[in-house]
Formats: sequence, C-alpha cells, structure tokens
Amino acid sequence: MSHEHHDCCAHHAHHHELVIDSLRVHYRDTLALDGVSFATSCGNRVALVGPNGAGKSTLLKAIAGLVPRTGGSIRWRGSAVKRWSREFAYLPQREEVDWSFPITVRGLVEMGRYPQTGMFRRFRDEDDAAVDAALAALDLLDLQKRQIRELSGGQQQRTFLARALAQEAHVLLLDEPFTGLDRNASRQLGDLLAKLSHEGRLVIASHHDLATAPKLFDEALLLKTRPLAFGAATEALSEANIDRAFGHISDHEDRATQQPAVASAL
Ligand SMILES: Nc1ncnc2c1ncn2[C@@H]1O[C@H](COP(=O)(O)OP(=O)(O)OP(=O)(O)O)[C@@H](O)[C@H]1O
Repeated sequence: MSHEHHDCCAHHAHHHELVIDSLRVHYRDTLALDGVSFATSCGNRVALVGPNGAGKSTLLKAIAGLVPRTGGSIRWRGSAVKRWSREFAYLPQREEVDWSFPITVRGLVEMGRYPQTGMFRRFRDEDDAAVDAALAALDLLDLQKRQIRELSGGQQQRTFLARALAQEAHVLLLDEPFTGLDRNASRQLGDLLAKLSHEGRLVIASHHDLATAPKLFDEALLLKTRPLAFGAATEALSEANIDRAFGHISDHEDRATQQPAVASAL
C-alpha cells in the first residue's frame, strides 16, 4: 500500500485524478449541492469560493465520503469514492473541533495512524516513524507533549495537517484553514500548502478571502449550490463571476466600500 504514496501523481500527470460529475447533495429538504462537476489533479491547490451556505463545507465532506450523495459521482484515480478512505483527510473548521478534549499534539497526530493500525493495535516502529516525520514536517516536535487546548490557531491548523500527513493522505480537504490566522501564520500556512502540493498532494480548501485566493490557490471553483465557474483561480474569480456569486451591489451603495469577502465573513 505504502508504495502508492510515492507513486501518487507523478505517473498520472496527464489524467485528472479527481473527477466529480453532476454531484448532488440534499440534507432532508435542503438542496445543498446540485450539478457540481469539475476535475483536477494532484499537485494543485483548489479554492472553493462562494457565499455563506453555498455548499463549500458540504462539497469537502462529500469528497471525503462524510456526507452521502443523492446524485452524481466522485471518482478518485479511476475508482468510485463511496465512503471514507485513508487517502482523503478532512480538516474541519476550527469551531467544529472540541479543543477542550484532553489529547496532546502527538496523540492527535497518532490518530492519523489508526486507519493503518486499528484503534487497539500496538503502534509499530513504522507508525512512530510516520508520526515523528509528520511532527517534524510541521515544526511541531517541540510542542508534541502540549495539550491541543493550549495551542494558538496556527499551531492547531498545523497539528491537524500533521495528522493528515501521518495518515499518508493524498487529498487534503480543508475547511477554511486561513480563518483566524494572523499574517505570519497565514503566510506560513500558505507556504506549507504550496510545499504539500509541490510534493504531489491535492489540496482543496474553502476560502473566504477573495483578495488572497489567486495567490494561495492554483484553481478555484466558484460555487452557489451550483458551480458558477471553475478554472485557473484568477479567471474563475473574475469580477463578473464574483458578482454573479455574491449578488450585484445596489446602485445606491458605494461599490468601493462593499467587499464581498467581508460581507460573506460576517
Ligand atoms: N447538517 C446539516 N443539516 C441540514 N442542512 C445543512 C447541514 N449542513 C449544512 N446544511 C445546509 O446546506 C447548505 C450548504 O451548507 P454548507 O455548510 O455546505 O455551506 P458553506 O458554503 O460551507 O457555508 P459557510 O460559508 O457559511 O460555511 C446550507 O443551506 C446549510 O444550511
């Protein structure tokens, strides 16, 4: 199994590895996603952009196999994605995590090995080595004994990314990873996502800040229940497309003071 990790992407550069076709997701009577189709490959960073309730989190969870589809298909490297698999790591929004849960940084990163070891099997040397490598990659070795409630926001994000690395996930599904980070932590996370994608992982993240999206991501999917645009981030996030997603600003309001990114963050 582990050889796949090193194979990932390099030999498949000309194929789209993640192919989403006509995806539809309902929550009881709410249509959260409809007709979502796009395809992308490892080595890319894809931003999911759209107003509140557009379905960004739902799309991340659907790709991770955490919410059921009501239509369409998700294929990863030629096979249908039906339920959660080790190759996908989903990082929840920070407010969805119970940070008071008593677990150390190392303990959380070790959870990334459970799919391999089973919860009750002893860790082998290779599991410890994978955890050490993930902690080192995210500069968390000095913090490994710390409780997760004692971390800053940026350190919390890094701990979850380390868990994804320990899991040997190929696809990182991140729910608003930049929210709440200061400038330095944002820059550090931006560099890290660039590095992870250059190593051949596929990064897909919901992102609220329209100003930084083209710099932090290669591609963007503009979403409002249905896909409005998909492609290179600068093109998908053109002003005309943004207007379609976030709604036109009334003539009576001062355009210059209306920032869609700000409005959607409120
Ligand atoms: N567990 C749920 N049960 C019922 N409806 C839900 C559930 N989760 C999300 N929804 C609804 O599905 C739609 C899409 O929600 P989703 O959280 O995916 O949007 P989002 O783009 O991530 O929004 P935000 O920017 O506010 O985080 C919304 O109408 C939301 O109210």
